[in-house]
Amino acid sequence: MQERGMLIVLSGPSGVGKGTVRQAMLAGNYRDFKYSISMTTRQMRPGEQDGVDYYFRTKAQFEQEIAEGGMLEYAKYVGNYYGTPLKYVNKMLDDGQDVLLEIEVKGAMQVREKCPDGVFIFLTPPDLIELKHRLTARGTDAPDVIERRIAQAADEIAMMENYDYAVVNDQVELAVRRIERIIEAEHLRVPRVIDRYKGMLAHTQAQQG
Ligand SMILES: Nc1nc2c(ncn2[C@@H]2O[C@H](COP(=O)(O)OP(=O)(O)O)[C@@H](O)[C@H]2O)c(=O)[nH]1
Ligand SMILES: Nc1ncnc2c1ncn2[C@@H]1O[C@H](COP(=O)(O)OP(=O)(O)O)[C@@H](O)[C@H]1O
Repeated sequence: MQERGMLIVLSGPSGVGKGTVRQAMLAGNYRDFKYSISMTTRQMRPGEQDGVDYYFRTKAQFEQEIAEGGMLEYAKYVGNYYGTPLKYVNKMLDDGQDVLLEIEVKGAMQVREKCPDGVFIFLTPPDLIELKHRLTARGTDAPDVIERRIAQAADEIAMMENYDYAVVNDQVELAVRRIERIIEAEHLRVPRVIDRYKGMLAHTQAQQG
């Protein structure tokens, strides 16, 4: 029996460095997970690709997906829909792969309800001034959008108490190492290990008739 993969949810305010940390993980030693590409109605930024960064969809298309039950979770963030297509996540977990979701806090709480055995990690900035600096330096958002994202950040940070782990992204390599340690430790949690043994035991008993 294939052991089910682990769902890893990474949240944190816009500009904290979620994408940067994920890419550093995928480029480094620890790449033993699948990244779930989200669906969104927001405009594509220069350099982004449909099907790589996001599935870029119209509002009508997104609402159709919701109506058809195709989303694991979804939320509105600064005027746009964002959500996780259910099919890919389920398939990867069934195949025994860990799956990383990079999603905002409202969506993460929906996932917590549906998948309580997921691992919920909140990435924090060293402080809000540094967060604004990162959002500005990234140069992808208009000043008014940056203001709305910063305003949202305080509310998001207040939601940290609903997560299992808080990781500060002071330096990318350090944040990566902290997250990798969390994932490794989570794999050794007794309930998960017991599930693995139960599978083995059932297999042995079946063989012995
Ligand atoms: N609930 C939910 N949030 C998402 C999803 N994908 C991305 N987000 C979040 O939506 C917010 C805005 O994303 P985006 O416009 O790409 O900005 P960026 O993350 O700062 O580059 C961020 O907090 C993302 O983590 C998703 O599938 N579901
Ligand atoms: N630890 C860090 N120190 C300094 N700058 C960082 C750090 N992590 C990310 N950045 C920068 O901050 C900006 C936002 O990072 P990004 O990964 O796009 O954030 P998010 O995906 O959370 O919105 C980018 O320009 C990125 O290069």
